[in-house]
Amino acid sequence: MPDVKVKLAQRSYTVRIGAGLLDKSCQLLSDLDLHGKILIVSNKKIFGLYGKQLQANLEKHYSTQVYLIGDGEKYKSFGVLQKVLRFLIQNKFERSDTIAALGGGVVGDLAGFAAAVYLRGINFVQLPTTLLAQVDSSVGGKTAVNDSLGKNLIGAFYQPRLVIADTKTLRSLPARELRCGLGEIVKYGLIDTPRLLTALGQKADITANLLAQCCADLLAQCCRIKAKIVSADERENDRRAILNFGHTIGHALETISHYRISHGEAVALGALGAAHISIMRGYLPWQTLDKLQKLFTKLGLPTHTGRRLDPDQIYRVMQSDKKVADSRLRMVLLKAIGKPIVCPVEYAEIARALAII
Ligand SMILES: NC(=O)c1ccc[n+]([C@@H]2O[C@H](COP(=O)([O-])OP(=O)(O)OC[C@H]3O[C@@H](n4cnc5c(N)ncnc54)[C@H](O)[C@@H]3O)[C@@H](O)[C@H]2O)c1
Ligand SMILES: O=C(O)C(=O)C[C@@H](O)[C@H](O)[C@H](O)COP(=O)(O)O
Ligand SMILES: [Zn+2]
Repeated sequence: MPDVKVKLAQRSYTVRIGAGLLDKSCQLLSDLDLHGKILIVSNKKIFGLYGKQLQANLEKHYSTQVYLIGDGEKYKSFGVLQKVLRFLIQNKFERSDTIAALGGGVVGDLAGFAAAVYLRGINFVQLPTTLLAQVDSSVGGKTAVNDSLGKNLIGAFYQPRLVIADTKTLRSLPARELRCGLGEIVKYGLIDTPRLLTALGQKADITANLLAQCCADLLAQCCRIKAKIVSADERENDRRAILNFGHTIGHALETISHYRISHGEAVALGALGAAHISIMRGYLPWQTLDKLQKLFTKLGLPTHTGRRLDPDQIYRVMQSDKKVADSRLRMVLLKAIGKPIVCPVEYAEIARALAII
């Protein structure tokens, strides 16, 4: 089983990846010496698929309760966070108890933030069930909720004690959600490991292939890249910002579309925008854009939003990006494929980039 270690001194933890791991959850948590109650946070759909299985396994050793949030990005909100926190208070959860997030990035980000602030921090375990969550959001400790003014504006760095990625859960994932995960995998290829792009490009049908064979190894490769970057710069003082490639434009697209453009799709579109700026600066050859567009089309990822984007509106939303420093907007660009840099960008560059997506 390809485990990945996130090295953060006393807060180090393991990402366990493999088929059927939900049925080993109880043992994995006991191995960490976790005692007390567990609150499983999920949504109705995911809990309907995997909740009873997880609960039955955990109940061998733990007492569990369940809190279900609505399905979708709009439920990653302050209002829902407050309801989860009230549930914890009313049910007398204590400091040594645990929150277990069963779901995609929405559930994981919100439940993780609840774990970070409830009693100033209780144990947190991630059980990611989307490709995107298994390769990205469950690892690294970014937790947050959205505001109508922008994505992830309220949150905390709070690491899980353990990540349990059961690859079997991906079998029920809709094709669109699988593709969203591919958006973040392409990101890893562009910022760190170009051979991932070659691998993705070579597979005839990546989604079928992913589920059939290469799954655990591919997931582990992505988690290793993320773990390496997070271990070097947990709180994004510097290097970690490269994980935000494609997100500066991407988050703005999610916000202005009221999340009709999903996170993985927005990251893909934002990656094209950032690649365009890199090309205009002479960092990358012109052919890169065409190559990327072809790869995205092959993977079923969008290359256009299908609407005319208003640069003023998007630029305004981008001003609340967390990489803004000294009131200057910064983006992750590519000096070459696999060589990201973080640098200030001008309005005119963004306007030109938006015209191609
Ligand atoms: N914290 C981080 O580092 C980080 C990284 C990347 C993304 N994110 C956040 O993650 C969120 C996106 O996550 P996501 O793409 O997982 O979306 P999501 O959590 O909304 O899940 C996508 C859809 O798949 C469904 N689903 C989940 N698991 C399923 C399964 N096994 N079978 C069938 N359906 C299933 C969900 O109910 C939902 O409808 C965004 O809010 C984004 O900001 C956070
Ligand atoms: O872990 C990180 O660091 C990332 O940037 C990973 C991103 O894929 C993720 O979407 C993250 O939530 C974006 O963070 P934000 O700081 O821009 O809100
Ligand atoms: Zn992301």
